[in-house]
Amino acid sequence: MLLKIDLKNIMKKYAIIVAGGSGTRMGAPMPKQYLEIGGKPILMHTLSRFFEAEPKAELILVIPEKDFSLWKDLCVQYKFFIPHNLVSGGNSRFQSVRNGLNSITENEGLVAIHDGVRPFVNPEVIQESFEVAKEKGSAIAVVALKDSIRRLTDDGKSVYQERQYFRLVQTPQTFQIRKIKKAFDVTELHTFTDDATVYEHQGWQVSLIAGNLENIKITTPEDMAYAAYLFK
Ligand SMILES: Nc1ccn([C@@H]2O[C@H](COP(=O)(O)OP(=O)(O)OP(=O)(O)O)[C@@H](O)[C@H]2O)c(=O)n1
Ligand SMILES: C[C@](O)(CO)[C@H](O)COP(=O)(O)O
Repeated sequence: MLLKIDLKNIMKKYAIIVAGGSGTRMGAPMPKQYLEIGGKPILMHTLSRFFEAEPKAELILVIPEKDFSLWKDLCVQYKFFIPHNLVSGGNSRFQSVRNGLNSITENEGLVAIHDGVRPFVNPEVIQESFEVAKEKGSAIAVVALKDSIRRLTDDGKSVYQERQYFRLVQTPQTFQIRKIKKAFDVTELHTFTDDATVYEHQGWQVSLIAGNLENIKITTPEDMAYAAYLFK
């Protein structure tokens, strides 16, 4: 029997996990991505989620070059064997993502970009982000707001905003490789707060998908207590 495989439909998948930051707002003795919760460093949980969701995806971990040996020691200490490539971080999240993208030699395929400090991403969200990005070019995980919101005005007052028109933006943010590489080949702007804003700067519309509420970005000390609770 002849097995027909449609090579065009087998797209290579990558995930860039950015963890090049210093965790200033956490104020811990070491950058927050290496802190232990639920028995292992935060970054290992995040990499495990991607491995669970997409075992064939190539994982690229972006951390400061000075931390390479610390990370390798942690992998030995925690018996962490999920395969991944290490790439040096940059001075900003934008630059860390760009370093990750530059390490991918292919132009075809899909790449998910994810904050290393979001260890609670649902594997189903990761899978959907690849499916939607394949179809539409991009997939940005977002969640609706639960609270009312107000916009502060320059005269010290505030105005009501209709919350149904707003979404909180998470990662993964997943893209067709050719397009996101082109998008990152620009001078960094202060408006580039995530990867969606970089993509949009090309005049392209992003596609939104539903994220998961627990997929918090561990940022300040209170988040550690909540994260520890979620891991129980
Ligand atoms: N130069 C940088 C800065 C940030 N990040 C990553 O981008 C994600 C989101 O950034 P943030 O939560 O702001 O992390 P930090 O920059 O470490 O935190 P802080 O702003 O409090 O210093 C994190 O996984 C962080 O490691 C990165 O890869 N390279
Ligand atoms: C990319 C991001 O996590 C989407 O919410 C967020 O914009 C990162 O912000 P930070 O100021 O770099 O933490």
